Amino acid sequence: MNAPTTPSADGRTTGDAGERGWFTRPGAHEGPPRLPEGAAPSRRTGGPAGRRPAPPGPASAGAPAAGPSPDALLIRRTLAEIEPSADKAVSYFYALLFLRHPGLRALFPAAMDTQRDRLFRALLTAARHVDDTATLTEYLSQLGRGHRKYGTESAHYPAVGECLIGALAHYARDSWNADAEAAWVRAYTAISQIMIDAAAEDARTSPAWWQAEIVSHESRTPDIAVVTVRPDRPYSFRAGQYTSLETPWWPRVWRNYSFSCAPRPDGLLSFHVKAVPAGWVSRALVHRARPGDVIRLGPPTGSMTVDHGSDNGLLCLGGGTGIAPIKALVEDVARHGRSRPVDVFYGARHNDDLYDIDTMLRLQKTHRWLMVRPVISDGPTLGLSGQLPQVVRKYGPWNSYDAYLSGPPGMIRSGVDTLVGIGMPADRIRHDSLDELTASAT
Ligand SMILES: NC(=O)C1=CN([C@@H]2O[C@H](COP(=O)(O)OP(=O)(O)OC[C@H]3O[C@@H](n4cnc5c(N)ncnc54)[C@H](O)[C@@H]3O)[C@@H](O)[C@H]2O)C=CC1
Repeated sequence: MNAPTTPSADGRTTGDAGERGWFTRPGAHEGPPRLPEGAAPSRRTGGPAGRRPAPPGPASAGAPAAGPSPDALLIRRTLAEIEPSADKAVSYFYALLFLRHPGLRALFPAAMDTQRDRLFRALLTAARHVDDTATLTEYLSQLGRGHRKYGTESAHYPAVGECLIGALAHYARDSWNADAEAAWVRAYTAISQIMIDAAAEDARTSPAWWQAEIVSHESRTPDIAVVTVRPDRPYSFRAGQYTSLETPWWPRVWRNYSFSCAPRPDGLLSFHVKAVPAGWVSRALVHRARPGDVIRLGPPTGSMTVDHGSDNGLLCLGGGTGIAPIKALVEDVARHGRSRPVDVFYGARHNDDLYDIDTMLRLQKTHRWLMVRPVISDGPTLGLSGQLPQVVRKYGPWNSYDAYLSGPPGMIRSGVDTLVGIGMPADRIRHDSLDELTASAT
């Protein structure tokens, strides 16, 4: 921990990082988490708003309105240089980490494919927002809380930082110098401290993970199952959020799933899982899991939640299993007891893929404020046909609605473009992080 200069990957010393030791601030808490993995917050398209005080380091040093800070410029230069060889830089980073700190290997899954990408994305996201205190803090706090389930400890952060610097120095040779290194050290120090603090604060009130017994497993199609679990301790979440879960068959491999129900009085939680090719977790959950099996849940996360202080209608686009959190939002509105229009466009490729249409139509029958429209994109149908965003454009007007988009990343992207194109303010469009959705596809 106290290494005022650290050898970089190629044997050079990495300059003057200060006498305090690398990537630690005096007074830093000892607390849980592990290494960055990537859990960008659900977001409004217009950009999330943070609520915590300014973090140390470059984020507070820069004045966003005045353009990028000197540290941000140096960091961006490094990122631009390593981008073409990002895969190699990440492999190199892990090789360094496991060589220098073999004890950390046990915290990672046996196969590192997705983990590699997620770490890199998380660091890029953090570095990209180095001048944006609010976004950085919100993003990293969530990341720090989410890392408790891996058994991460604050002592692991310096090791990660040292190897990150080693990999950057090796792959950004043209832009790497003492100034760039000092900028990265400041940024990483701020990044890790926010994560450590958030994890320590979270540990005061929440477990690092929950065990949950599968109490029902319902096959809806040959590759889609609705899995219902009972957590071992009270699990508090909001409709529209998601969590990460780990199965007993793939230890340390965590995947994100949205809750398909609003909080229930009996405490049960449900997920819609589609088995995708080469999807270890999804295939295990659909084809192998049975009642009585026990999985682990991480904390709830995401902000695709209903603002109950607003009278706006809800325009919901749910594509494929993306209908899961939309169903939760409908239940949430119903429980709140206030009538506000909810228009759901439920997209699928073929009629047979509308695996939850009966539930949605039942809800429509019960609630006069709810309109459910199935939309088929690739096959014959007696109802609406086409891509979800194009169909939604034909309805409306949507000027007194907030939009909620859930489904494949491509659908979310084109949905956002369409809605912004027809004049919906970006800050009224909500969806989960596209990075997380892409990383969690298996
Ligand atoms: N919170 C969220 O956003 C959630 C997202 N998902 C994601 O939803 C996806 C569901 O997969 P499947 O059921 O196989 O969906 P799918 O590939 O069968 O597509 C579902 C619907 O989305 C439309 N769509 C797909 N790509 C599109 C594009 N580029 N532009 C416009 N429309 C497009 C299809 O036409 C269809 O109507 C997965 O990627 C999963 O990760 C699932 C649950 C929650």
